[in-house]
Amino acid sequence: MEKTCADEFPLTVDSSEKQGVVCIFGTGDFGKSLGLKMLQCGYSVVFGSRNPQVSSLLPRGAEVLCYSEAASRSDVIVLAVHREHYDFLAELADSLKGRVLIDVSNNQKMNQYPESNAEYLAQLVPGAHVVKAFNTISAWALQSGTLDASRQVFVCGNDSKAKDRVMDIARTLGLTPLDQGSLVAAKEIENYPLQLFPMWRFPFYLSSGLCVFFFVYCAIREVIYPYVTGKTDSTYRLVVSIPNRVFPITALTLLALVYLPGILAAILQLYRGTKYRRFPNWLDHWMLCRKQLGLVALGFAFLHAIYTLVIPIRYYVRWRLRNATITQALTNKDSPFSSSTAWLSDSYLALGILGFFLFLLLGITSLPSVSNMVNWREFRFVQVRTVVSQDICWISWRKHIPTTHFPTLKPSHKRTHNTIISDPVAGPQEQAAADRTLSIWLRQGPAGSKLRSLNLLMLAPPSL
Ligand SMILES: Cc1cc2nc3c(=O)[nH]c(=O)nc-3n(C[C@H](O)[C@H](O)[C@H](O)COP(=O)(O)OP(=O)(O)OC[C@H]3O[C@@H](n4cnc5c(N)ncnc54)[C@H](O)[C@@H]3O)c2cc1C
Ligand SMILES: NC(=O)C1=CN([C@@H]2O[C@H](COP(=O)(O)OP(=O)(O)OC[C@H]3O[C@@H](n4cnc5c(N)ncnc54)[C@H](OP(=O)(O)O)[C@@H]3O)[C@@H](O)[C@H]2O)C=CC1
Ligand code: HEM
Ligand SMILES: [Fe+3]
Repeated sequence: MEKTCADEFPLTVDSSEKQGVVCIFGTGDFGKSLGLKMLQCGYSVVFGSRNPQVSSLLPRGAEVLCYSEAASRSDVIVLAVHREHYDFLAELADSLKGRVLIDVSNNQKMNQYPESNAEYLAQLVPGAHVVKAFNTISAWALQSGTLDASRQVFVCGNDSKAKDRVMDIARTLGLTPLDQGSLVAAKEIENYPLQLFPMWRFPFYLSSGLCVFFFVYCAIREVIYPYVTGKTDSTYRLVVSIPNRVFPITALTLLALVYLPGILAAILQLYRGTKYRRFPNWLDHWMLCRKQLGLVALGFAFLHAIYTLVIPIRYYVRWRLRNATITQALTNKDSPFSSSTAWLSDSYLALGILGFFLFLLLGITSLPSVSNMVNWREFRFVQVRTVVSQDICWISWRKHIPTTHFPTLKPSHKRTHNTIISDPVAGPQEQAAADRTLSIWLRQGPAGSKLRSLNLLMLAPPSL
């Protein structure tokens, strides 16, 4: 039978299988945790310590010796000591010749020292093969079985045999080693644990920028414009109405920006006639933060769904409904039930809900744990259909807007078809204008893209 990767790297480590001896310098938090994990995985562990007699709480089965004695017991030495205390190694330089020295250290700040800790170590002990590894794994993760933490171990070093040995140890511990090249990469590896959401920065600034832009735009149209022209105070719209417009528009814009770079990349590859050339930096970075863009977009869609839930309990909405009822009673006019309006209003909401469901589906199928279970064709099948269905939901929804009789859709700029037709003071000219507008909207058809609808929405004059 053909041998698979899974056969080579069993999921659980058989601790009865004897591995070699590993020496760990330092009996601190990390040294102890790594030692315990190694013992569990079948290694013999020898600790090197400044005070071997007073070292306490060490994992059972491990030996503690002074540094020089411990070093003589193994070819592989893990240095679980902070960089500031490395000087003692200079004295041991002779006994460390030819050994594999694993630097696990991290710093307090990014670029704290001119050279990486691992390169500094290589200068201190020139005869040893220094390998950077394990610095992204926390002592806590080692103790808790690494089940709920990252398993990736970034490994770099100038000696490939030494690097291979370290990668083997990582695999035996149930971790996933990733070869990052020569020791020059140590600086970057040491910066990983100190980074604060680097891939989230661009999506964060972009979505903040979009929100501010749409918010100001809507505030001008819905608050400042009515105030300047009719002295009406609509400032209350700043709290729910406008955010509930800004959030879904931002969500859709971000969603478009998740799929746009893939198209640009495909065009660029066709133009260049090869896929083996690096994308320009801006495109590369854009491609890499699509996951974050997608999740931020989903967050905004969530916000929109929650804001929509509160519409019926808003004072403004209840006031309008009450007023409409009283006016009808006083003027003794009833407004007959319109089946088509009910249809449109319901399908409008249903499309919103379906759109939201598809958004979630897109997010779920993009999760690596889910997408890893499907092949490329299956992934494309779901992604392409979901995006297209969402487009259709959205376009259909847009087409419904002018005829929807939703209570909140009646700020002055939203004198849409129905509200104008049912407005007793609307003259025939205004009704004809509303009919014209409606026919323009309906002619958009399925070919009208999201962007065109969005433009129409943005450019629609306040009298719409
Ligand atoms: C709500 C939401 C949540 C998301 N969450 C995540 C997440 O958790 N993790 C995550 O990684 N992403 C996530 N994303 C991002 C999203 O899954 C991907 O960015 C998206 O699937 C990329 O699709 P694409 O077709 O644009 O690009 P790609 O699949 O990168 O394709 C780009 C282009 O390159 C070509 N191409 C690429 N690969 C191949 C291939 N193997 N064979 C042939 N041609 C190829 C195709 O022409 C394609 O058009 C999320 C998105 C959303 C909306
Ligand atoms: N804790 C963690 O989660 C992680 C830690 N690391 C790295 O592992 C290394 C050790 O971290 P950690 O175990 O948390 O630190 P601790 O302070 O808990 O332990 C450091 C150990 O270094 C030894 N040491 C040697 N010389 C000195 C000295 N002059 N002064 C003080 N201690 C000395 C001591 O052992 P002894 O008394 O036996 O000599 C001490 O226990 C660091 O480089 C850290 O960046 C990396 C990833 C995660
Ligand atoms: C739970 C599902 C949803 C429901 C019930 C819903 C309902 C609504 C309602 C009632 C409005 C009108 C708000 C107002 O004018 O005060 C609205 C607006 C809007 N919705 Fe949704 N929606 C849902 C999901 C979505 C999703 C997933 C998107 C796409 C990201 C979306 C995009 C929009 C857009 C762009 C607006 C227009 C803002 C405007 O110009 O007024 N909706 N939605
Ligand atoms: Fe509008």
